[in-house]
Amino acid sequence: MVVLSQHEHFPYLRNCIGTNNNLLYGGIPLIDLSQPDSKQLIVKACEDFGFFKVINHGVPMDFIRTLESEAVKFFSLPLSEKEKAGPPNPFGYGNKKIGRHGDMGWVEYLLLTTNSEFINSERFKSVFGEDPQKLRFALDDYILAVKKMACEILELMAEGLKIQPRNVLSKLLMDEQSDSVFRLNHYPPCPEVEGGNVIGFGEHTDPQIISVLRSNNTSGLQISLRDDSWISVPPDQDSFFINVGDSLQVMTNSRFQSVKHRVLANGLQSRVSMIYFGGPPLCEKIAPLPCLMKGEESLYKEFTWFEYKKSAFNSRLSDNRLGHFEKIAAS
Ligand SMILES: C=C1C[C@]23C[C@@]1(O)CC[C@H]2[C@@]12CC[C@H](O)[C@@](C)(C(=O)O1)[C@H]2[C@@H]3C(=O)O
Ligand SMILES: O=C(O)CCC(=O)C(=O)O
Ligand SMILES: [Fe+2]
Repeated sequence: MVVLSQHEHFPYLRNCIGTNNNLLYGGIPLIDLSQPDSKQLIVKACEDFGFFKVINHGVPMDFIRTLESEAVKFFSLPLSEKEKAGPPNPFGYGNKKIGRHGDMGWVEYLLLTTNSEFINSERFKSVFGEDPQKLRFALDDYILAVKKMACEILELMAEGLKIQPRNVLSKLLMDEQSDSVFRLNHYPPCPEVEGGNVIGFGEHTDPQIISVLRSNNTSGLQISLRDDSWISVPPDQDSFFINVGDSLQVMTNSRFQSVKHRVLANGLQSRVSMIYFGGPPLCEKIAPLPCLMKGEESLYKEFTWFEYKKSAFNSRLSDNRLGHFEKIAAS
């Protein structure tokens, strides 16, 4: 278990970038998807933070509440029941171990593919015994609605970047072969928080194109700013938080940068989060979009999402996964 030093306890008390109250919510860019200026603001937030909060997102509250209550029911089952859906290889139920290379966190989780192959599998059904359909339907409704919102954001992003066609990014998530992932995380209250911060989910960037995160009202999520300081993201159970993933960093030739983030355990409250990771088809070439290049050279070697994913899943959580694919090796 990783314990942080005392001075990192309350980073949200530090002054952080920007003073424009229209744009920042607790130091985080806030985008109202119903406003006409949202496309420019999305681009600015991706350039400055690789992260932003979204309101007026159009995802029905009913879908959110139902999935959260099904997730809470699942995580309340005895460990022996939950373990029937594990170990995660990579999909399934996991407890404390993250990935295959020794990362540990104060977290239990369900990791699923979004193409319903796992959701329909015998292993998944066996866990939910009496009423497996309820969680299945809740997942289907939620994932479909969140994917639609992610696509809308990617289309606004394309408009803000003035690139055509407007679905140049969203079509990768819409593709039937899209390799997207869904994750439910549960961070139980951690008795050891007293002596220092305990890591719930260690620092990392998400490898995919875009991640759409929503949590209950328990704090814990932090993002790293460009100056390497950490700020706490004030939780908001009715909003979504968007992360730029490594693949979008490459597609914009580093104009956008994937955001480093982590979760600290809470001493008193449970945190439940649900994250949709929008990824491209496995065979997709991940490269800077030619329309964004304006004569620039690509900063990256050529690779497919399959190659990147393979390398990513062989790495430790905090590794710089893109370093290996940069033309000029990172120092
Ligand atoms: C340590 C690891 C867990 C992870 C695969 C990896 O080897 C490195 C990337 C990790 C990550 C972070 C974002 C998502 O939560 C995730 C599902 C992903 O696609 O990459 C996890 C992977 C995981 O938990 O298996
Ligand atoms: O649980 C959270 O709030 C974030 C978890 C996360 O970053 C991840 O699962 O990749
Ligand atoms: Fe993440």
